[in-house]
Amino acid sequence: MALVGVLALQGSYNEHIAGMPFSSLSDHIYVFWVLLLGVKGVEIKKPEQLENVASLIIPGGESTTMAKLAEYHNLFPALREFVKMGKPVWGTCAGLIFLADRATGQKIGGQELVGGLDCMVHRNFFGSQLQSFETELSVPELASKEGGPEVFRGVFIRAPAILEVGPQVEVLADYPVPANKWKDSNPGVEGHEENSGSEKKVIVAVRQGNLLATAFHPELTADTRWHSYFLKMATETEGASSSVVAVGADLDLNQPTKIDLPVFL
Ligand SMILES: NC(=O)CC[C@H](N)C(=O)O
Repeated sequence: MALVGVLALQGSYNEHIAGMPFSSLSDHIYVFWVLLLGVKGVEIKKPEQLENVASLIIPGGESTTMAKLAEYHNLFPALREFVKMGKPVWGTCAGLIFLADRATGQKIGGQELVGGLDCMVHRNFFGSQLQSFETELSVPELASKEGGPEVFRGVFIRAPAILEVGPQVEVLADYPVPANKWKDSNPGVEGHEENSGSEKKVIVAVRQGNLLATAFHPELTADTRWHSYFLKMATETEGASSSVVAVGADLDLNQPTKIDLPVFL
């Protein structure tokens, strides 16, 4: 059975594990998902646990804290190796920051990054918790692969945004922001695309080979298309059908999943 690791140091990893079975809290649907796609989510807390999974989700949370915990558990070398081996990794929000090659807006002293994704991310582009918001994003590529509507409900919580990407990076969703907001947070940075004098676009979802990154939180919605898009990346990759047994904290199907953030259905 293919195992999807979810980095479980801090943040919304429970929601991602729940996201495997349609973000549903209902265990029987989870069992259905496991039977249908042969996928299981397992928590990753130690470097050696990465050896047992075919792909990895790095969830949202607070990237500075997550980086400190990852450093404490000596996870960075193993995470970098995982990315380099071409195994699929999906970073959401703080996870996106982890995957970026370059970051701005970091706390004093900065933070260690896993890297691999050729982009510059602004850690708190949209502001504080109070500036969190939801919006409909245009997602033509996702809809063409996964079906469904051409829009996706983006839940942005203290969200980062991608300001610049390298040539290998495919933009899957972007979001217009007023040019004055852009200028305030990014003096000297040109930006992705200018569509009028008063608006610029920031990038909020990308793919670069085995890496997927979203600035918003698909695990907090009932729309599972990003999860199934990622699972397809995972099953396309050789070794995804590995039948190794997971170590460490495993998902107990008889336990209700602990959700500490609201799930928007
Ligand atoms: N929801 C999130 O993951 C927020 C990420 C946050 N901006 C950070 O720096 O880590």
